[in-house]
Amino acid sequence: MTDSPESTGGETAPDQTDLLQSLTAWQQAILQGANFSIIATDENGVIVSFNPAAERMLGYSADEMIGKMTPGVLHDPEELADRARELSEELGTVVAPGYATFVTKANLGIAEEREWTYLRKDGSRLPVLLSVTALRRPDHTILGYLGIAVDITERKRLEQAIAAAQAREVGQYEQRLRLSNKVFEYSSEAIMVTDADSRIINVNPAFTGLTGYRADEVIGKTPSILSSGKHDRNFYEAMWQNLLTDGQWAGEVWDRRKDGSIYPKWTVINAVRENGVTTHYVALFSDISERKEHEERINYLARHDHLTGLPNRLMFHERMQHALARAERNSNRLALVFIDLDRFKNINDSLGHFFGDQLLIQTAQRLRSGVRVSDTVARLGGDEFLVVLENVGDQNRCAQLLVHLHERLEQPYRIEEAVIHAPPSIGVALYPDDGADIVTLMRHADTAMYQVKAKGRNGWSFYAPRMNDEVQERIVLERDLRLALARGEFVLHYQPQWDLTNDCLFGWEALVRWQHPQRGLVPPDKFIPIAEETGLIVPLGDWVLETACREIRDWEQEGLGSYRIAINLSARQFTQQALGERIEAILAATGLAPGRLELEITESVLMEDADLTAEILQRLKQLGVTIAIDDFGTGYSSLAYLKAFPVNKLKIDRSFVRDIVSDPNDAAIVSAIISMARSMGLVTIAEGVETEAQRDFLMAQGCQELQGYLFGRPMNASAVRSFFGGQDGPGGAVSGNAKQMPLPSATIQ
Ligand SMILES: Nc1nc2c(ncn2[C@@H]2O[C@H](COP(=O)(O)O[C@H]3[C@@H](O)[C@H](n4cnc5c(=O)[nH]c(N)nc54)O[C@@H]3COP(=O)(O)O)[C@@H](O)[C@H]2O)c(=O)[nH]1
Repeated sequence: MTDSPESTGGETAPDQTDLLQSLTAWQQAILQGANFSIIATDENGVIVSFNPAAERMLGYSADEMIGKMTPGVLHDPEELADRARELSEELGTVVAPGYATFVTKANLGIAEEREWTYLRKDGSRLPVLLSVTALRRPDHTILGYLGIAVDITERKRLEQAIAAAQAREVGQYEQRLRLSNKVFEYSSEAIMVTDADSRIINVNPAFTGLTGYRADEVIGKTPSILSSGKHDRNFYEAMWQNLLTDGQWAGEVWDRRKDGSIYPKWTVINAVRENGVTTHYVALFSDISERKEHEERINYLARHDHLTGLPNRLMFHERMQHALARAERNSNRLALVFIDLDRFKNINDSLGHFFGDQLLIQTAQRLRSGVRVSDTVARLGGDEFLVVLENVGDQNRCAQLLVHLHERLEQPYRIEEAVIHAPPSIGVALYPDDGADIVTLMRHADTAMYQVKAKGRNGWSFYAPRMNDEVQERIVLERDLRLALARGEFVLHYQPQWDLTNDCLFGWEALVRWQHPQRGLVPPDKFIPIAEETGLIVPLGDWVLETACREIRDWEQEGLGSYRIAINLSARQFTQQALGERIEAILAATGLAPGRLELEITESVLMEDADLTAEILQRLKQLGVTIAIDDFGTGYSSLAYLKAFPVNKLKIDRSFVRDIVSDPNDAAIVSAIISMARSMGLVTIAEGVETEAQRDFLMAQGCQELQGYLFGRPMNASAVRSFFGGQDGPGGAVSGNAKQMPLPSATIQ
């Protein structure tokens, strides 16, 4: 620092005195007010001035510092030594660590501002930016030095923070890089990197695992080395179009491995762009063969019936839609064929699901091999099949196809050792004749199929519009029938049975009727077939058995006489394994002696499931229940069957009785039945006897029992009671003894 004017002494002109005073005042102001440290030394480095900012920054007072050598007090000797070495190298001359280190450059007139570390009084370090200026006399000799230092603590802190952040970022970047390399190396997905010209520049080990190509075999080549040839030019053009516009493409690609095998892969390609320019492409891909197999399997299962392998409802709809579109386009006719197997439920219930399944499988095979490959055969579920016959020509040609299809399905099935009959009911609707859409055609084919069933099953029929009403009627009846039992709408009527040998009333046949709330009394012919088809016959049959046994028992207890009750059992009831037990339980519950119960079954029951039927009949025989074969003569009339089963009675069908006196054929049939039964030790009963002539003929042939309007029409239980009681009450007209019942002249009307 320069000395003050007072200390310099000497004479000064008045105007110069003012100037000097003014300068001194400025200097003082600067020294006092500066926010940076100003330390002035003499030419030897002894501090001569130490401004307030220096005091604040360094913790020393001016009094403490003035007179001291600066480096010794304020500087770190190590820093001085380092700087001296640097300066020596820079200037090519030895600079001693000490005061010279600060002033050498100033002495040379080089202005320099550099960082130093001041040592504070409390020992802490203060980074500063220090510039040292030499103060010279007019003759240029050195008067002293002025050191101006700015506190750069904050700047250093910021610099350090920035450096630390940069270091952190670099660290993170390096870490990411290491991680990326690891991902590349260990990824299970194959990765292929190409340059902007699609030359492969790197691939990972998973790539080698998947394609069979080592890195050195593909680097420098284009990805076309992998191509399978399965995709056309358009495919790759679309891929590139996407890559160029969106910078990305994802999709399924079929490629070829080094060993030549072809496989599907899922591929994602990303363009790597820097400043909008594509520098690389990165493709990731994985083998999706397994996934595709799963997808195909799921797709197959969703569209096929698992038992028969035929298309299911979903696939049928798809195929039908296409078939209809083709038929429309080509203006030709299409047949939708609806097939239902008669007796499938019976077979399934009685023989078990294995047989049911085998039956469906064989039906599917017959259908498949009975139509053209281009036709569709589908299974809707249960025993319902659909066939779509395309381009069937006219109705006659179509009819031929259906006859052929029906014949195939009508043949008995051989399952294990069993021979099973499950003929089909087939309904057909034609496009465009019967409808133009799937729903209408399905409905009409279904209607036609129902019509076949209503007409006795096992056949086929085209749809005719009027069928709809009949089918609708049947649907309504079926709905009502399901509710009838719970609503107590069934009643039993009883028809007398006459013993010719003893000339007396010996029993009654129970005949069910349905007291419909709107339709009135519905005869069994109208609802028994529906009840059989729907399975309702089982609970209904139980109800008939229980009611008839109880009523006949009640009559006995009321003193009206002890009669046998004949009850009809349908074939469907015989498919129940526990039928014997149930009848036994009903007899026990109602208290009716088993010998008073007669069950009427048709021949078809014996034919259907011989083993099960024999087992049930044997059990019933042991109980003491008797068995009559109903409608005899209308079916197989097989002697072999009659011998094999514990049958007691043959009931001659009324169709033979009707013209027995006028038609020699009927007369011959009836006498043959009677004599055959006699030779086998079986009783015969003739039904539908309406005239005395019929009665006399039958009596003359040796028929033992009769039933028919001649002896009485079916009547309800209260009519039976009034019949017994007559005007005189119970025991009056018949008085519990059938022998006393009046002969035909007293026929019950
Ligand atoms: N599974 C069951 N089937 C039953 C039951 N109840 C009746 N049915 C069967 O329904 C068919 C029709 O029976 P239905 O209308 O009652 O007719 C019976 C008689 O009314 C009729 N019959 C009797 N005598 C005469 C006559 O002189 N002339 C004439 N035209 N008809 C007459 O015959 C029917 C008796 O038939 P069947 O059983 O063969 O002896 C019928 O097949 C019944 O079996 C039932 O509860 N369960």
